[in-house]
Amino acid sequence: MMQQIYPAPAHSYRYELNKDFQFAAAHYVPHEEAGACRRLHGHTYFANITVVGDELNESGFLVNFQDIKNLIHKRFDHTVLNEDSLFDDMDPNHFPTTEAVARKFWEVIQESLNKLPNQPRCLQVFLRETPTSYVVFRPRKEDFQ
Ligand SMILES: Nc1nc2c(c(=O)[nH]1)N=C([C@H](O)[C@H](O)COP(=O)(O)OP(=O)(O)OP(=O)(O)O)CN2
Ligand SMILES: [Zn+2]
Repeated sequence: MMQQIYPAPAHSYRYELNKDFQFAAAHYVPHEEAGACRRLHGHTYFANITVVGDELNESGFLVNFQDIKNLIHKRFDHTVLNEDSLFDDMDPNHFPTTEAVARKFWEVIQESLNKLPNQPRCLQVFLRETPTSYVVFRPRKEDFQ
């Protein structure tokens, strides 16, 4: 797995957890500006997820590292992203661009974290699509419920 230094979100929570994982997926970007990316092609995506909080759960975890990975990896590994119900080929805000994929991942993760009594928060999704291209998604305050 690629090791690298990530941008760090500013916060004052006691704990910050980071989970790295990778998955393989195919996609296409259904717009003429996407050039060759209009055609179906694949990537090994590399993700780094940052979760923060002040309280640990009964296991002594902020959240289980594996739970963070599973939320994304089980759903998207070896899939065509465009076929997932999260995406919509008719709406640019929901095309599986790196930007939108990173935002959708945040939504999936935070929705799950909202169910936990210790209320962890996902502050950053770093998503690398190619060796030379990545996106960092950071939610605004109003994105949290
Ligand atoms: N802002 C965005 N631009 C592009 C996206 C995107 O998601 N957001 N996606 C693509 C393509 O899907 C492509 O897979 C990645 O593009 P690119 O960085 O051009 O890939 P290369 O490996 O060919 O980059 P080089 O640096 O030229 O090797 C396009 N743009
Ligand atoms: Zn691509």
